[in-house]
This record gives sequence, C-alpha cells and structure tokens, in this order.
Amino acid sequence: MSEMKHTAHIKPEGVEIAETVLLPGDPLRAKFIADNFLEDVVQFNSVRNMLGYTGTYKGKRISVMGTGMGMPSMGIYSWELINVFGVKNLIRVGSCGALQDDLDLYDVVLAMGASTNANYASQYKLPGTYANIASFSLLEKAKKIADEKGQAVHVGNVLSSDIFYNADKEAAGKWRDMGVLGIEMEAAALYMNAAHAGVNALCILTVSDHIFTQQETTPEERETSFTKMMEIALELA
Ligand SMILES: O=P(O)(O)O[C@H]1O[C@H](CO)[C@@H](O)[C@H]1O
Ligand SMILES: O=c1cc[nH]c(=O)[nH]1
Repeated sequence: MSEMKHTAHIKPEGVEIAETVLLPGDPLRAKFIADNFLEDVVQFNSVRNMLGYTGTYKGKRISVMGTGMGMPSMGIYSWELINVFGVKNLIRVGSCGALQDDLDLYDVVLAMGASTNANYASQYKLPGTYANIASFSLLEKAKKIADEKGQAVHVGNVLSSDIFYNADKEAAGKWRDMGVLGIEMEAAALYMNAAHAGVNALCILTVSDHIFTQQETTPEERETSFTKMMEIALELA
C-alpha cells in the first residue's frame, strides 16, 4: 500500500485518475456527475469527504473530483492532481454570481479569463501582473461543443474572489463596470497552477444567483441541476 501514490489529501488506493478531470467545488456535485453521467465508476478519493471518481463517458476515461471552496483549497487539489497524479486537462464546473444584466439563472459561462483579488500569484515573484487565462484549446473546443448543442454560452472574464460576503459594497459594481461576467472563487488559482505546470485548464460556470437582482437557486439545484455545463465539460474528455 505504502508504495502507491498518494498525498495528504488524495488517496486513490491504486485507482487510476484520468488525464482529464472535472472539478466542481461541491464534492456532492462530483458524486452527482459520477452517478448520472459516468459508466464503470470507481471512487478514488474520500479523504476529507472530497469525493473523487473515475469512470468512462462515451467510452473515454474521465475523472471527477470536488475541490472545496476558495483558492487555497483549489490550489491544493489542482496542484496535487497535476504534479503528483499527472492530470493534463482540468475543467472546473462551478457556480457563479452574475454581475451583468444579460446573464440569467442557469446561463453558462466559459471563463476566458479570471481576474482576482487574491495574492496567489505572489508565489511566482513575477515582475508585473499576470493575466489568468483559460487554455485556448479547451476554450475553443468547449465553445464548439456548445454551438453544436445549440447551447448559448457567455464567454469572457470572471472574478475569482477570496471573499463571498464582501464588506466593501462598491466592489462588485467596479468589476461589473469592467465587463466582468460573474464572481466565483477558484478559477484564478486553477489557471495559475495549470500555466505554471504547462497543462490545460478551463473553468465553466453556471449562474446560481444574481449579485444585483438577488435572484438565486437553492443548494439542491446547485448540486444536481447544472447539467448543461456538465455535458459540455464531459464532451471535452
Ligand atoms: O459551486 P462551486 O463550484 O463551489 O463554486 C462557487 O460556489 C462556492 C460559493 O458558494 C464557491 O466555491 C464558488 O466558486
Ligand atoms: O462565489 C460565488 C459563487 C456563486 N455566487 C456568488 O455570488 N459568488
């Protein structure tokens, strides 16, 4: 057992992790995807209840695993998946709060860029400001898949925020005025870890609530009903 690859947070007990992994924040959304979309499913992680599964989708090997909430958590899981388990394509399937008037609940967003208020990039000691961007190959493929399905998507910048309950009531409006589509909490760290290791990452989001109109979905809907995004992500395997 001890020679099997594992980390402090991921213990697959010899179960393979696929080169392409879907990454919802919510581990129960990972279970929902495995239960409803994958065949021949084997669970590869239960450490901290951060559920991970490997199976097949239309005959292709694919894994799905929760990442938890926030960039420290995404930073840990994506780093280990890339650098210890050799994952090459990391596709976040998350939820976001919409900032723009033309985004409705359940709309799908492809995060071409991920602005952030986090200091995650400071570890790289870059002599300037890094632009967190999706892998073009995954972004282009995801847009094509959406088009072929007749599924409208919004493509643009999102904000990866360290703060869910922000005391600064002006902040969201400033990001909205820069054209940022929505707020979530992990994409920037995922994009940085992927870029630093030379692998591919994309964040696909479903609008779970609207920051300015206060419309919102329920926790159950966030776990089980964001299927349009899941279907686009699964086709990327
Ligand atoms: O639904 P997930 O993927 O967790 O994504 C969003 O939801 C959580 C906040 O409710 C944060 O993790 C945010 O990024
Ligand atoms: O980070 C997030 C995710 C969903 N909805 C929000 O308002 N913020």
